[in-house]
Amino acid sequence: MERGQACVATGAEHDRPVLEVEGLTVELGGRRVVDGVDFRLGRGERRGVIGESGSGKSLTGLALLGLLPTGARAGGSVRFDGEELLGLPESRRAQFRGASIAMVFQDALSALNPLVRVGRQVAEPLRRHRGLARSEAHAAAIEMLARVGFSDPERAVRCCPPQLSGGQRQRVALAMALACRPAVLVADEPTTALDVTVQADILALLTDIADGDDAPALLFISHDLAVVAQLCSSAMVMHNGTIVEHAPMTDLIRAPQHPQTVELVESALSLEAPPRHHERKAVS
Ligand SMILES: Nc1ncnc2c1ncn2[C@@H]1O[C@H](COP(=O)(O)OP(=O)(O)OP(=O)(O)O)[C@@H](O)[C@H]1O
Repeated sequence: MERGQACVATGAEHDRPVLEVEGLTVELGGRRVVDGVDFRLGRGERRGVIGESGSGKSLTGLALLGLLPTGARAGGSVRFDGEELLGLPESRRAQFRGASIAMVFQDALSALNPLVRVGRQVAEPLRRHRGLARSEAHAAAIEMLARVGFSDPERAVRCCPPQLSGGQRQRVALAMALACRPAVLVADEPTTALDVTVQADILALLTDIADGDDAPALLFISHDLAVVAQLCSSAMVMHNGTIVEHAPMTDLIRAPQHPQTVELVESALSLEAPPRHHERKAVS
């Protein structure tokens, strides 16, 4: 079910999708856990992917980057700028990862090497994909760390990930993901593991990045409709490995069509609503 795409895709740039996904499937342990996902993502577009736990959101994101767990098999088609990615040899696929499509995860620590200094990790994609010399990549890493909010990036480059807080590590992961200016950023629950105030900071940073010049198209995976609504102009709802609804954010919230969307909206609204009078505890 897809509504109001014209409202979401404005401007000529969006006429040429940067990412085209058709009939994407993922099979794992004899089960089809992603079952025929179709969507197109325009340049600079901000799209949410929401759905209950186990609906196939993460595996969809991982399939786009060729990062599926061992034993999983992807089928269908994923085209980046018109080039088919599924079935490419790993060496060619790796050229897209980080350079054209990047990803950040819920647990930033898992994406970072705990024993390698932050500066080297942020510089690594620039050296590999852009061929920058060590000193140039180091300078660019400092710039990226400033861009993601480190007030003292010269100090940050010398730290190893365990010396940083959870929010700082997520900023480093974002700096790494954005270092090569990818055209698509897949963010899989990037704020879920963080404290509420840090979540808000990272969301504000993502909004700032998405508002910037040359912003990557954003595929923002979350189980939290309220978070998606802050950042995205449209969202796709996943259920049992398929997209059951895709619409502009305002339509999804005002007039959800699929029972799964109705449930997500109702649960988001019930969390927002202030307690009713009779539910308030008496204070003596
Ligand atoms: N490594 C794995 N091995 C076996 N099954 C897996 C693996 N990863 C995911 N699955 C299964 O595939 C299905 C889809 O998982 P996926 O992680 O994509 O869901 P999700 O919507 O991202 O959920 P969550 O919000 O909990 O991360 C689920 O049934 C899950 O149990």
